Amino acid sequence: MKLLEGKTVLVTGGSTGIGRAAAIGAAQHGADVAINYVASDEKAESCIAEVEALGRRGIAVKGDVALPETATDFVAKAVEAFGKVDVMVSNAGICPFHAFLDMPVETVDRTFRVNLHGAYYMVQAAANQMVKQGHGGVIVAVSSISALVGGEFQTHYTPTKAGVHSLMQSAAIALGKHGIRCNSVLPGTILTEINKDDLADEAKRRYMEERTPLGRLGMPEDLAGPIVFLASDMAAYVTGAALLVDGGMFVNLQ
Ligand SMILES: NC(=O)C1=CN([C@@H]2O[C@H](COP(=O)(O)OP(=O)(O)OC[C@H]3O[C@@H](n4cnc5c(N)ncnc54)[C@H](O)[C@@H]3O)[C@@H](O)[C@H]2O)C=CC1
Ligand SMILES: C[C@H](O)[C@@H]1OC(=O)[C@H](O)[C@@H]1O
Repeated sequence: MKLLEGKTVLVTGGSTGIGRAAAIGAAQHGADVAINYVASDEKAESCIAEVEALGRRGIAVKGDVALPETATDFVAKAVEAFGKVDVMVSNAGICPFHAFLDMPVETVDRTFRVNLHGAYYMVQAAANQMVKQGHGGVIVAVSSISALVGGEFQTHYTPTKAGVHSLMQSAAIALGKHGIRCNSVLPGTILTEINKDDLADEAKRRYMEERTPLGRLGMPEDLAGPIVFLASDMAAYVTGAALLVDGGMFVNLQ
């Protein structure tokens, strides 16, 4: 069964990792897909080629989500290409691991600007388009298990993920009257570029695996199903919710 037939799905940070898996997952479920990306043109093009190989339309729009104009430009280009926006997956993020006491102010500012300001601008731009269209819509934000727990080298990062989770709660209230649902997914530890260096530490990686009741770390594709589900009518009465996708890591205290 295709859950997103005829829908237009936008994904930020869509050329790699979880965003890419979400973009491909949406296309597998019948959606046309627009991805935002900031780095490699080649990776963005290969993602769109995968979308097109599934028989769907795709576009890639370059831009830094930390800038408000990137959000309005992304939404405008998606509307130009596909006529509407049904789903926004706000996913782009960074996590430059660093100790707390000597955290550079630039690292704090950049992490907040990309992860939290970027999500805010994207959600707001998509919501304005959805309200204009008048037939509702869905926003799924990629928060994190880090919205609920801390990290010694993530003191600048975990507050942004708690912020994204909170943004979805408030947006769910602000946008419910327009038929727009807002939810977050909270991934655990997923093997992507963002944590490649951190998990190169064998002992840390083994610890994270052993903390996970399902016995393995996550893959980007593990997020595709939960994101597609929340974006679909299967979740028609779900808003303001947060879905942990962590192999059970969070509940495994002792
Ligand atoms: N990998 C993990 O264990 C977890 C990841 N997350 C979140 O998942 C999201 C996706 O990350 P991953 O797929 O893991 O890593 P990733 O590094 O593959 O993906 C992040 C994407 O965001 C893009 N991006 C970074 N800065 C950007 C900017 N200024 N403008 C536009 N795009 C930008 C990157 O180019 C990249 O494509 C992030 O928000 C991250 O915080 C949440 C929980 C766990
Ligand atoms: C990047 C980290 O490995 C990852 O990011 C998160 O949000 C998770 O909590 C992990 O720490």
